[in-house]
Amino acid sequence: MQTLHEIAPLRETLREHRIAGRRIALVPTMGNLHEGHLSLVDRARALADVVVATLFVNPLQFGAGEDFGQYPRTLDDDREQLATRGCDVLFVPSVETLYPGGLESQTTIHVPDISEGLCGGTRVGHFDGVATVVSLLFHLIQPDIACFGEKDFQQLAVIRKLVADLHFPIEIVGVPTVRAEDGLALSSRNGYLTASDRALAPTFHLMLSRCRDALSSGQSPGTALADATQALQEAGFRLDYLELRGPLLAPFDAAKHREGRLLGAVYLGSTRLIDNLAVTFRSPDAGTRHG
Ligand SMILES: Nc1ncnc2c1ncn2[C@@H]1O[C@H](COP(=O)(O)OP(=O)(O)OP(=O)(O)O)[C@@H](O)[C@H]1O
Ligand SMILES: CC(C)(CO)[C@@H](O)C(=O)[O-]
Ligand code: BAL
Repeated sequence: MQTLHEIAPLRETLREHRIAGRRIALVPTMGNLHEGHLSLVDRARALADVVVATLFVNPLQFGAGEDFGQYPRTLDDDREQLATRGCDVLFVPSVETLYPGGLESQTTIHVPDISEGLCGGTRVGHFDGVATVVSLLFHLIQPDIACFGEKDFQQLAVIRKLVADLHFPIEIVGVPTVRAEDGLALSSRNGYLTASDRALAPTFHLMLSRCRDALSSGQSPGTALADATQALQEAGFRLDYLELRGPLLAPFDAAKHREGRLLGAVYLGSTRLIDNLAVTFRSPDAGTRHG
């Protein structure tokens, strides 16, 4: 695996792969890798000839008072895991390399509507930072495909719209959430949890699963979400949001939608956890015999 820190050698390497007609897959990350990230690398490996991973803790997507300084940086360990999983090129730029003019005057990308609400409601400006760095990486690397996790479901939706609106010729692949055995979605930020909060954390997924089951078996969204909110608060979580959305994160419409997405964010101490589940609704005439 080649590890590159600068743009010129990255461009040169990718040019050679492109001339040789190889299909390039990109896996952008902020590092501190776990099986969730590695499942993206596996998917990229299966879909392309060359896998490029990036490791960059992007200051533009962290708000004031968020954990940019504290975010775990574990390059040696990450390199080893990526090489073992068959990554070909690892790009690890510095902040100065990606944003040479400084953060204040950086040209940014805003993806309207889909960036609002949910995580974008709490982390104001977060998705502008994500859309900006992902656009930069798309321009630099020009991959044929790029893999993103469904754990960050709104991020995936923002990137799909970004790619459609800006006509990037890139196929976006969403990869299902990888979980610990107890159900907790793997996340670098799980490492911030105290032992007692880590023991409580899977209850978040459990409550979301119960709410999903209640919704699919016909309970009204109002009641199911209110019950889950109460259960989460009683268990000791501070709720950021819990919402049911329709396809492509549109406002849920019970008359129209047979599929939805249940999305939540909670705090345990100062650690913020996110998760989401697909919801399938029984059709109104399910159980009715026809013909
Ligand atoms: N459990 C997971 N399953 C599948 N994909 C994941 C999982 N966790 C992260 N990813 C994906 O990996 C990519 C890089 O994510 P990132 O580096 O932010 O990891 P993270 O563990 O989610 O960190 P954070 O705690 O900052 O959210 C994103 O596309 C993200 O959706
Ligand atoms: C997509 C991403 C690498 C952009 O910094 C980041 O938001 C992440 O790790 O999900
Ligand atoms: N996992 C998405 C990146 C972030 O939380 O900043």
